[in-house]
Amino acid sequence: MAELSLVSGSVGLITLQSPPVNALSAAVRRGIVDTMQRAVSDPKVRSVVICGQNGVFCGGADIREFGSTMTGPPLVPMIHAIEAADKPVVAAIEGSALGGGLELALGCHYRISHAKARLGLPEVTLGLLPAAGGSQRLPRLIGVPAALDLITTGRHVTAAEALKLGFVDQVTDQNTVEAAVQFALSVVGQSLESRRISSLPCPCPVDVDALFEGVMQRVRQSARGAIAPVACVQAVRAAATLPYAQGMQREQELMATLFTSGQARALQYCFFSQRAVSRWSMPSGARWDTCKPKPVTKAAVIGLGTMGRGITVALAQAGLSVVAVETQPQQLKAGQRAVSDMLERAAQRLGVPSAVQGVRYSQELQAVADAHLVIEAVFEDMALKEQLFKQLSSICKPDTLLCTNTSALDIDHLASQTHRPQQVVGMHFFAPAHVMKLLEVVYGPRSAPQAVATAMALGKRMGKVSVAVGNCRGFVGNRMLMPYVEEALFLLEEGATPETVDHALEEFGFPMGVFRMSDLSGLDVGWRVRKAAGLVEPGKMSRVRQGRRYSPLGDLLCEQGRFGQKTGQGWYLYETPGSREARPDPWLHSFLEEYRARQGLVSRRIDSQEVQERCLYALINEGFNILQESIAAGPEDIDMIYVFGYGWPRHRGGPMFYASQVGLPRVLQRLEHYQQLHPDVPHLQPSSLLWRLVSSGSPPIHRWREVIRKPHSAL
Ligand SMILES: CCCCCCCC/C=C\C=C\CC(=O)SCCNC(=O)CCNC(=O)[C@H](O)C(C)(C)COP(=O)(O)OP(=O)(O)OC[C@H]1O[C@@H](n2cnc3c(N)ncnc32)[C@H](O)[C@@H]1OP(=O)(O)O
Repeated sequence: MAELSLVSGSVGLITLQSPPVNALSAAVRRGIVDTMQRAVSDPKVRSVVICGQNGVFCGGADIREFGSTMTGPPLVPMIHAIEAADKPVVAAIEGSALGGGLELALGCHYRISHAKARLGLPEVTLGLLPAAGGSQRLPRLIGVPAALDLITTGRHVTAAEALKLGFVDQVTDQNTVEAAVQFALSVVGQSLESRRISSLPCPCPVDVDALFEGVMQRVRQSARGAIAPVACVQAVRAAATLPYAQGMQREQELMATLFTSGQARALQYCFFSQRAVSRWSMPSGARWDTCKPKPVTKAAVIGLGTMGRGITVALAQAGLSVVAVETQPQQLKAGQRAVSDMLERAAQRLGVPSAVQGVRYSQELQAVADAHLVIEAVFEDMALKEQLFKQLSSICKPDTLLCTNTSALDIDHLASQTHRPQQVVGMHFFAPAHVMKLLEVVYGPRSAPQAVATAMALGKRMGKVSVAVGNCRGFVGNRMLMPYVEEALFLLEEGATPETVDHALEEFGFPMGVFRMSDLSGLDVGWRVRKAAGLVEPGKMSRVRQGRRYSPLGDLLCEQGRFGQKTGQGWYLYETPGSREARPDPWLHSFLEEYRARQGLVSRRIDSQEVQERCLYALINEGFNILQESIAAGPEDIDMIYVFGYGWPRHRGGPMFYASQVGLPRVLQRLEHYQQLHPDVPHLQPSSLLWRLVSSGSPPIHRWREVIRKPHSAL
């Protein structure tokens, strides 16, 4: 898995060979140890170049090995042996040098990088730290502040930035291996003392304590309970304050804690799940690998409200030619200005040409006639959308894909308004659509697999994590959100305040609790949906609607014009309409007390555990129903929707992974407990899939699909 050849008469070329990213598996590590020993002892070899096959240097340690007992030579002594070699060793970096891959390069005496390569220490994103000496070598080479930035964020940098920071010696846009070989020939015989990074002192900032205290405070705040960023700071501190050998010892101790933590398991599950969801399947048996997407170069967006603007930007930035249609002249003008501004700003930030020229604007629906794909983003009103789909069906070419950005309306019903129901899918973006990574691609019973493949491919082109899901009310994300929000409202009725509920959810790791989130997105949004569902009875306080428990609290606030941040009042109070800082609202507290008194409800103290269990287990329970109904193909799909679209803390792996970590019997038992206390709440009734999983011995999450597919009679 690593090959040694002699090139240019005296350079030993070691090539890592482990597709697709030359990860440092046991076999690769064995290969490196073996080829290095041979190169060092071969008198014909005067210098060494290490490169990776197929244009990738190395994607780091083999993450798949982390779940099992590690075998093969360990990384740390392997890298020490490279650094200690008495012949110059040059890393030839193409494609990626990430994690252990960059640590390997830091053990080499020189680093030559291709201009297009990306380098970084992303271990923190996997719940780890750079524990093959990376946390000790990088600060010695580029200084503490820059190393802290790279190690605690895990961000990948370009070769140009790596050169500027000082951890790459030369950048080339020619053949990197040839450049590295020439370089290796030129440094033969030069002293290697100053090239062994571990022997260098760490440039220590003047007030080291103040620096690390400040950084630690910032990191803890943004980590939302994740432990790896904190350990990364501790490891870099060891580099700045201890001799190298002791720093390495600290690095290993910290890694040992992280390595076996549930957070590392969750983050590594997310890494693989993010890639797995692109391998979609439908209940019909259609799959990603048997279905080719249609090429899309011309797209149209209808409606230039907030969503339409973001979608237009995302499409234009992906290189498509876009026509944006808005029938209201004022809205068209405002939309055009907003889209152009967003495109210009992004181009400036990224240093790329602006995509402004790729967008045309029109007031006429006819302008979409030659598009390959149309996405409607008009007001969330079924009658309006029905009318639009009828028109699109006659305006567009027969093979044009017709997509809706609806967040909850019935895709199948919209498809039935057209002469081509097989060409209709949902493309549910999340606001702001050009920023948020998640895209739910929603298929109805009549959607053609090729339509799904095309929407999924387009999502990938826009840089989205696209998840294919079936059609149902709210699809996956919003459907699971309904019981979560309802439980939060019930908790208010029983004695909690918005502050106590939000605090418990933020403590869990959400960036915002349910009530702060509701204030941000606007209480009127849900009110409209509930009105359309016939649930709202103005002025009425009844707590049973359509045969089940209901809380009218949200409706009562909306009736008072309290729509959240935009009106300056919602579940919280804001300084002025539009301002963001939520303050507890004494009016709301007395309103809740009065409400409870009028309903005859006795207020009780509710702790964080109850808030978390009731909100999260209700949401998770709906996830099991979704799996049971094959609306989502597997738990990874649900988890990626929640991580990328709903702020679920990544270090907890997504709701279904979290349930598997808590233990399915425990989740079942707590749901049963709450259901006994609240028998009128259907979403606390444990899902039959949860029962089946528990009675099948609670298999690990990667084996749930076997139980899902098994007929009830086989259990
Ligand atoms: C008791 C304590 C003991 C502790 C002992 C441990 C000591 C360990 C010492 C050091 C540890 C170092 C830690 C690391 O190095 S962790 C790994 C850090 N590296 C990364 O995070 C990079 C991850 N990969 C990527 O970012 C991308 O894959 C990239 C390399 C940029 C290529 O991107 P792209 O071209 O878009 O391709 P894909 O992402 O789709 O990947 C293609 C398939 O390759 C799989 N893959 C990628 N990287 C790895 C890897 N490092 N290990 C295993 N597999 C990897 C990826 O999953 C794709 O396959 P699939 O689609 O089947 O999932």
